[in-house]
Amino acid sequence: MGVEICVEGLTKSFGRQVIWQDVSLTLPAGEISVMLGPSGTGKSVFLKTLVGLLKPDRGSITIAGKDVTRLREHDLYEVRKLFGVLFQDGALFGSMDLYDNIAFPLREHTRKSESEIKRIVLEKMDMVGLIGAEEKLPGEISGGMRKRAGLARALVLDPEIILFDEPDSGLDPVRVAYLNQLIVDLNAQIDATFLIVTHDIASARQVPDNIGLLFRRELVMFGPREDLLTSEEPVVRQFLNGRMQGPIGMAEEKDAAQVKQELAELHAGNHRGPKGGKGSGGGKIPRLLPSPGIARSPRWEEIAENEEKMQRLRKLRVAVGPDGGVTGA
Ligand SMILES: Nc1ncnc2c1ncn2[C@@H]1O[C@H](COP(=O)(O)OP(=O)(O)OP(=O)(O)O)[C@@H](O)[C@H]1O
Repeated sequence: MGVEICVEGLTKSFGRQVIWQDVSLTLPAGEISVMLGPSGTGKSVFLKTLVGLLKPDRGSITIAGKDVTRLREHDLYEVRKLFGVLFQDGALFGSMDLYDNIAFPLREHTRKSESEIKRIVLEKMDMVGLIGAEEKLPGEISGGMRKRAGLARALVLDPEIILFDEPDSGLDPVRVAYLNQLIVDLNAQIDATFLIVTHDIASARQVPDNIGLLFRRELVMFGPREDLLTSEEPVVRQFLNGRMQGPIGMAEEKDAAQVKQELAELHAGNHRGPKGGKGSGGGKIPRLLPSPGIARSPRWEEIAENEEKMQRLRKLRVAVGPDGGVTGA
């Protein structure tokens, strides 16, 4: 079972540039959380701060009873062992084949025998669907395979927490769908705490238990997926609907009067944005469940039961129709 991460009052700046301030949230143990936010809002900085690669100005990050922000290098090293990180490009060594790339953390951080290493590497390669690609070099495989190899490498030390830095970047929608399914399947199997930084709204709608949104140096919201997907908060609605109208602009900042006018237009149904109109219906998006055949923890059993109930309700609503009249059938 993964561990909880409790962040309180976290602030980070570089020189005079405040990246975000007073961020407080709890990533529940074993759950999947997604952090959204426009480019440059400091999502990657947030991940690096969690693993202790960057020091915040203020605040605390409590993991397994220890405040990461106050640890000395040796203790930090111990806490980092709890983490697996999937970097954007997989961060593989170009000159090593996939087997050696994935074995690297085991050879570097443990005293396991080569036969034990082989067992673990092949097990993780199997989990991410890469069996048979052991001898491939990173340059010889697709972006999606590189991500999966990076994921296998993040798994070899059996982490309690996995951080995903834009796992979908550079992948086509079909590969993103496969990767999302893999993330859900892995969570069902290993029950670690997952934090995914992404821009991909479709993934954010289907995959996590919780969603957070960083904007203008603040954590605008963090909470259960349904709460964010049905939120009326203008920044959250704009981001989740991929609209131009709203507080988020090209250069992030918009004139308050313009935002007010755009939101008024939107409420009046006069929407010019690229996706969707009034009301996203986001709360009704079904949640991605583990693939058939993947053993489900009690947590996932409960999620699946709730999803089935929701689906029955949705079908009922479609059959009855919005005005109460029975349709179809
Ligand atoms: N080591 C650093 N020194 C100084 N500034 C930095 C450093 N790392 C990041 N920044 C700045 O912090 C800000 C946030 O960067 P970050 O990469 O975390 O954003 P992001 O939300 O992950 O963006 P994207 O979605 O485009 O990847 C940027 O302005 C960046 O230039």
